Amino acid sequence: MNKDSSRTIKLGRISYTNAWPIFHHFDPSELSIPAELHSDMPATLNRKLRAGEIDMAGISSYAYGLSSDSYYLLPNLSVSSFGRVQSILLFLKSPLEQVIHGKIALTTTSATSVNLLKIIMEKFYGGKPTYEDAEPSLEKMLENADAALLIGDHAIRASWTNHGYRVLDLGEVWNLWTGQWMTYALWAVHRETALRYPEAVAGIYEGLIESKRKSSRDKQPIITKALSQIGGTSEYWNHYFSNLCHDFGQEQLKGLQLYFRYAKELGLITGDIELLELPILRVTDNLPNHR
Ligand SMILES: C=C(O[C@@H]1C=C(C(=O)O)C=C[C@H]1O)C(=O)O
Repeated sequence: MNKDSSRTIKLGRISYTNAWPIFHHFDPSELSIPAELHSDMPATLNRKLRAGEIDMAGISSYAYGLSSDSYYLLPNLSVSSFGRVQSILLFLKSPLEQVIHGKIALTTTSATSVNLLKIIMEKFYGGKPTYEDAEPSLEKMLENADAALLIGDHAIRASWTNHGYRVLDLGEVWNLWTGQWMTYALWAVHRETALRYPEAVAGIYEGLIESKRKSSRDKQPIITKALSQIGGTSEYWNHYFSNLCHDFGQEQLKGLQLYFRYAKELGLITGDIELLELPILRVTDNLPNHR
């Protein structure tokens, strides 16, 4: 190990429930290396990772695409869905025909879904709405917009209110139009951190994979936590966590590549996007083997 191998590694944790399976059983104090968790909304983690304020994080897949030459991908970790996701929702105050040429309020917490919405509106529906960023509060957003995009727990809580609006699930719309998976989040590490502190990064990665494995074997702990912190019913959370996929294999990659292709065609992202995996790990069946 090199001599400053004890530097604390800062790991960004997506605070929405959709990422809980990857973090719930992850306890940095159990690692042999110093690591600390920084919980935030995806858009904040995107920015902090980009700025080097944290070393590794779950971030928006769109943000990964923007900076892919600075990051390595932590293999087989994502937040993805094949169809309905239940927490990436467009609430329509006006009819869809009006929304596609109207004004849409966009949550400031997202990057992937904001651009997914633009692909859906402009490429699939042939519209050209105007967009404005807004804090994630449904009623405020709809005061002067035709529709509002919410993600994560903000979307879930809003979907439970008696709002009366028509709702589009963007995971479902994407899947209907493309037949593909959609990947909303990926796990990234700064290349510099990975090359300088390979053992620390590998230790954290193993911890995340182990948490994912435990959560998929038994969903009850995260369901219980969601019930007490957010509300809802066991059935709701069981369905929610069963619908989400936290792996990242060939099928999810194919869907994400199509998303990046459409984003490029619309000028939402430029340059080559390379999803280069963490080099010190050879992942077979999810198990990291140190070379
Ligand atoms: C499934 C979701 O995925 C999230 C959506 C993100 C985005 O839109 O940028 C980022 C991280 C994901 O955890 C959700 O928020 O509901």
